[in-house]
Amino acid sequence: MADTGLQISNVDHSYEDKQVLHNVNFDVPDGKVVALLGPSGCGKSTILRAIAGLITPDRGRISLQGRDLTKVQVRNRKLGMVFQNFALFSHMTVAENVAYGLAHLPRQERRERVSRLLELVRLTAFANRFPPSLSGGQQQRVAVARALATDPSALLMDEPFGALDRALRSELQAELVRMQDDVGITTVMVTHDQEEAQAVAGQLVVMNEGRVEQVGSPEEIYDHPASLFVNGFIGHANQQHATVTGAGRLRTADGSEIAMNRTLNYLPGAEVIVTSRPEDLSLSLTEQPGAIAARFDRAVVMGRFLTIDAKLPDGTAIKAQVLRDGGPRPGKGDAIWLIPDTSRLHVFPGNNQIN
Ligand SMILES: Nc1ncnc2c1ncn2[C@@H]1O[C@H](COP(=O)(O)OP(=O)(O)OP(=O)(O)O)[C@@H](O)[C@H]1O
Repeated sequence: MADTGLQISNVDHSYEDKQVLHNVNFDVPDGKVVALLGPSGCGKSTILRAIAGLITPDRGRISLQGRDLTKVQVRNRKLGMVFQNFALFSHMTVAENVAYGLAHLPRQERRERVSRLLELVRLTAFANRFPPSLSGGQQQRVAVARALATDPSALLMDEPFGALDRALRSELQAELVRMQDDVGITTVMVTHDQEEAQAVAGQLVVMNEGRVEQVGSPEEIYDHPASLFVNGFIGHANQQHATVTGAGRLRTADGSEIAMNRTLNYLPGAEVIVTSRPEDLSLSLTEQPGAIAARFDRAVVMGRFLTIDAKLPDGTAIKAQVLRDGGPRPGKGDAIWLIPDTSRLHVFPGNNQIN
C-alpha cells in the first residue's frame, strides 16, 4: 500500500454564501499526529467534518492512503472519531461501550480486542463500571478506546480534552503520545490550545480565517514563523513598527536603530513590523547601542525567570523574560533598555495592523 497517509488538497467550503475554507492543503503522514490550530471560527472543525464526510467540500480532494474519500459514504470511511463531549452510552459498561462497534466479531475475538484496548488506555480495572461513575479524563479515555476499536484507518479528534481541567489535559496528552508510540495511527487533532498542539503533534497546521498560514514542526513554526499572525499566535511576539534604512538596518518608530545580522528582503524606506520573543531580549539599566528603550512597569517571578512588562515610548506594551539570578531589578517607571538577540528578530511587511 502506498505510504501516503491523509491528504487534504485544495479544499474550499462555504456555509450558505459564506466561504469559510480557502484552498486548504496539508498532509498527515501515515501513523503521525497533525494538530489543526487556530483561533475560534477559523475553520478547524469544518475541515474535520469534511474529512469525516459530514459535509461535502465545494472543491478539492481528500484522500486516505491514495483513495479519494470525497465520494465515499461516512460509514465506509473507516475513521475513528473523538469529540469534546464524550458521547458515551451511560447505560452500558465501559467494556460494552468499547465493544459497541464490534458486534460483527466472534465473541472471543471481541473480548480480546476490548481487553487490549482497555489496557492501551489503562482502564482495565474499570471494565465493568458505568461511565457516569468515571472522571472526565477516564470517560475520554473510554471514548478514545471506542474510537480505536474498529481499527480505523485514521483518527479524528475535535478538542478531545477541551472539557477537562489543565492537569487532566496534560495527563491525557501524555497518554495520547504514549499510545501513539504503541499503535501509530494517522490522527488529525483540532485544538485551539497551542501548548496542547505542541505536546502531541509532530506537525502543526496553523489556520487563520479559513486559510492555512503555515504547516511545520513546532520548532519550525516557533523559530521561523511564516507570518505576523503565526508569530503572535504561537508564543508571544512583541511588535514594533519600523522603517528599513539600509541593508540589514532598521529604525523603529521611536528612533532606535537596529542592526540585523542578516540582509533583509526589503528595500530601504519599506515600512515593516519587527518582532521579538520575550526570551530573546536581555535587560539593561543603562543605555546600550541597538537596545530598545522602554519604561519598566512590573515583573512577575516565573520559577527561575522574571517576566517583565514594560512600555515603549509610544505606549505599546513589550514583554521580556530574563533569568532572575543576580540580574538588575528596576522599579516601576524606571527607564530600561532591552537588548534584542538580532539573529532571532523577525521582520514582516508593515501593512498589517498591529493588534
Ligand atoms: N453549520 C454552519 N452553518 C453556517 N456557518 C457555520 C456552520 N458551522 C460553522 N460555521 C461558521 O464557519 C466558520 C468556521 O467554523 P468552525 O466550526 O469550522 O471553526 P473552528 O475553527 O472549529 O472554531 P472553534 O474553535 O470555535 O470550534 C465560523 O465562522 C462559523 O461561524
